[in-house]
Amino acid sequence: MRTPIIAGNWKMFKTVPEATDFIQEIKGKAEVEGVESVICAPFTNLPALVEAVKGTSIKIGAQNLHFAEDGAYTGEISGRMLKDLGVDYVIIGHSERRQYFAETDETVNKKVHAAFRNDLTPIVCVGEKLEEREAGQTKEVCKVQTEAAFAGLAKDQATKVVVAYEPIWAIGTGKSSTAQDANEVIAYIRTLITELYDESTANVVRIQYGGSVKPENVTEYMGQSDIDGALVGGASLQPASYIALVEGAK
Ligand SMILES: O=C(CO)COP(=O)(O)O
Repeated sequence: MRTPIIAGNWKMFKTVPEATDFIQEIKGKAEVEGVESVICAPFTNLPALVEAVKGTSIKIGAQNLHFAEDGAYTGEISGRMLKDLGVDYVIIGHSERRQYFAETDETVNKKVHAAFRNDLTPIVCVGEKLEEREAGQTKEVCKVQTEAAFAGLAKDQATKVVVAYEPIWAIGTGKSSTAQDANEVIAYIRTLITELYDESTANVVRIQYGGSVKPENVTEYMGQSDIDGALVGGASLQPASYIALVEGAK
């Protein structure tokens, strides 16, 4: 019912030749029927990547956008600019942006609206810090972040949002959340969406897990009732590993 979605978040890695070589390697392989495959790359790679994936089922995403359409915002990139390039997805509110670039629940929400204004699909990241998990605050943190992200969205927009639950302590650490724990939080996020909208909306929203996902553990996550894919950093950087992730999501 929900199409699984594997998204590679390349973060600040790869030059243009490295990025286009990667696509040549995964073409026809990281294309599995019934699985959506998305590469979220640095801004500089996007025009070349959009060109490189033409004729394939692979989609391209950005890792951030500004919430205005244009304006005096030195160094920023707007949704209008991304749409013009042919980008389909955009990651919003990644914990690295919240931590290092002062992203707040309020700017996340503004960016989600900017994505929809420009017909881009937002991948909205939520997730708790280690100290919050240890203090038993995981669900509360996810509730605040999820409700803020969805604020003001109409039902038809809400159905298109992809949520990525990424516990911060599991990112790049090799310490992944167990599939059962991740599923419990993700099922909880789905109940929040039911409360905000209704069950039929919540049933179609795709919710990914992210945090040290690799080819060796992706199938276990995908086997859970509420996990609809993965947002993957490190293991998305090598073609063979990325192909294995997409195959593992079948
Ligand atoms: O931050 C992540 C994806 O957005 C997860 O990163 P890793 O897969 O490297 O842990």
